Amino acid sequence: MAANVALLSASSPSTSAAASSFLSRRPLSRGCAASPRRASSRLSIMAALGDDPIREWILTEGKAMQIKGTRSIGGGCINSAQRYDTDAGPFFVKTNSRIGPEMFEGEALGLKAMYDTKSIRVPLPYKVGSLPTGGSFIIMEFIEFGRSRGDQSALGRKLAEMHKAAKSDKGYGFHVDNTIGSTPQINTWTADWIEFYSKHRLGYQLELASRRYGDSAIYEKGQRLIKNIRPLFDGAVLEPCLLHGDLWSGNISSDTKGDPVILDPACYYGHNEAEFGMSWCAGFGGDFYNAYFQVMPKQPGFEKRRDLYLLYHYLNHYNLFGSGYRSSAMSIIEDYLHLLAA
Ligand SMILES: Nc1ncnc2c1ncn2[C@@H]1O[C@H](COP(=O)(O)OP(=O)(O)OP(=O)(O)O)[C@@H](O)[C@H]1O
Repeated sequence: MAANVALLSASSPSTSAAASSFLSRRPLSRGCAASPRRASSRLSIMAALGDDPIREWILTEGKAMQIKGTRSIGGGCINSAQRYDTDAGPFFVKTNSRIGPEMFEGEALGLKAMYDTKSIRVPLPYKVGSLPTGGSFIIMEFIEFGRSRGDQSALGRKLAEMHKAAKSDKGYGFHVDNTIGSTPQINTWTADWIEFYSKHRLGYQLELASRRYGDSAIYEKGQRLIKNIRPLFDGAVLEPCLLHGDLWSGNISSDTKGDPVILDPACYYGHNEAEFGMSWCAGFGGDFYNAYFQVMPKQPGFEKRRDLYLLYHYLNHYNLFGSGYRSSAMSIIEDYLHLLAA
């Protein structure tokens, strides 16, 4: 791991103004009354650190005097993850050697938005930047995970509290586009939820399938569904709630106190029920839903819309991982076409 860090050579990080303004900064902890000799040795240390923007941030704004060690953390598919142990506590760092900082800026904005709701625990993002080699990094609060899978009813309640706490006055969308897996996720602000979900979620994935696989059958049936989905929302109260956006078991954990923690979001403001779109690999049970609906009451037609929200993620899996997911997506589309007589 130390070798990895040494590879981060050359320039200092360039974080966009948008992301910088959202990320909280720890105050500088020292450096006020240093002697000239200490100051010059510090300057040479800082010059060397300019080659390594992660260490530079940890040793300045991160308030650490010393990095005691680093080690890799497995689990993610897209990025490499490391734990940095320092005298100021551990930091969690993800790096991507190919993609620029936009992906992590989106993640940081999402984490910060969820953090600010003071509902469910999420790691506080500290810093996003570019690596001199052309990749990027994100530094955030390190969370020590507990052993249990966590309390399902606490997860349901706190997730609902987050949905209830964070509403948007700009409509449906987010401050930036982000990614779902590695697929771009378009978050252009849109006043109408059905239009947003049709165009930027289902429509986007259908076009991708058509371009990637030449799959005109799923594209055409999917477009037919889009033109006919409005009745599925009859009686539902739609309002833009802050969603994690990619809530499956790999992004759900609990801390050492047993409190639920959610990670690695693809946040946007959307209809709260869309949060359950990954429920086919989230393991939500009765306790989860009962606790959720006590805070965010179930709306008329919930069951009718459930598969519609799964469809976005099945289509995304089809586009990411290939034909194994096509039949799940296609059968949802065909069932709806039948139900809607479309
Ligand atoms: N703040 C954190 N503190 C401690 N460990 C973390 C933190 N965030 C994530 N992890 C752990 O690090 C590993 C990788 O994180 P993550 O899933 O975010 O990586 P990723 O490559 O971006 O994910 P994916 O491939 O699933 O999109 C996971 O095992 C996760 O549990």
